[in-house]
Amino acid sequence: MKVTVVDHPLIQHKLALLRDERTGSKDFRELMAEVSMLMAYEAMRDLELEEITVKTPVAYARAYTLSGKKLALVAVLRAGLVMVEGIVRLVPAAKVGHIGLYRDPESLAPVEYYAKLPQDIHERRVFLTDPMLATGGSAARALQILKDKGATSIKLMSILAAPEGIERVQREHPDVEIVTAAVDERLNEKGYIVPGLGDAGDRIYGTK
Ligand SMILES: O=P(O)(O)OC[C@H]1O[C@H](OP(=O)(O)OP(=O)(O)O)[C@H](O)[C@@H]1O
Ligand SMILES: O=c1cc[nH]c(=O)[nH]1
Ligand SMILES: [Mg+2]
Repeated sequence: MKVTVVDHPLIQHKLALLRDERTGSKDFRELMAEVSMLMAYEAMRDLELEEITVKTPVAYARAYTLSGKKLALVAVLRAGLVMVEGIVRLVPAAKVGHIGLYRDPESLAPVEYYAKLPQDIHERRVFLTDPMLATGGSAARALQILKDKGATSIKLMSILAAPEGIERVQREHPDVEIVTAAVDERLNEKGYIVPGLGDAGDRIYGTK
């Protein structure tokens, strides 16, 4: 499945601010929510519409509203939560799920500590948010959790992606489209994206 890089100038500008180590938690959170909202504009381009008629103050107008499968936004905790907070403003009727994962600092393998998903997740179009696609271990595990609950239509939204993470998700979940704002160079020896933006969760919550 394809990788869509949403490199709109507004996104690139905000991404530069996100990468900058001088950007503090408050601005970082707001920027991450804004970039996610802008990325959603592209990730949701193929949502189905139905034609309706509405009466304006002047005349009847042909108009279009969302139809088809309902939506679910699923955040990979912690950092994916801020992405959902941005996107849900665009699609307030979407249900929201949470998957708690952290990367073991030694093995870099994901450790699962929480999962709460909408019961009808199998009937919904799912947008999974994980801002950093590094080794791809967390995203691949979250995608498997969603599929084990019956989800069949999933897009992964990551603000930054490393080639290694893209390769892993494409290998393990070839049906899942990846939507990202940039594909960076590589991972360093600690599994961080280079040049990246550092530890997204720590920068959002000020935990380091
Ligand atoms: O592709 P991977 O190699 O799995 O790395 C990506 C994951 O790492 C970060 O989470 P982290 O483990 O730091 O947890 P946190 O969000 O709670 O800080 C990030 O938010 C991703 O979920
Ligand atoms: O660069 C990285 C890699 C994993 N998780 C992060 O938050 N940042
Ligand atoms: Mg972290």
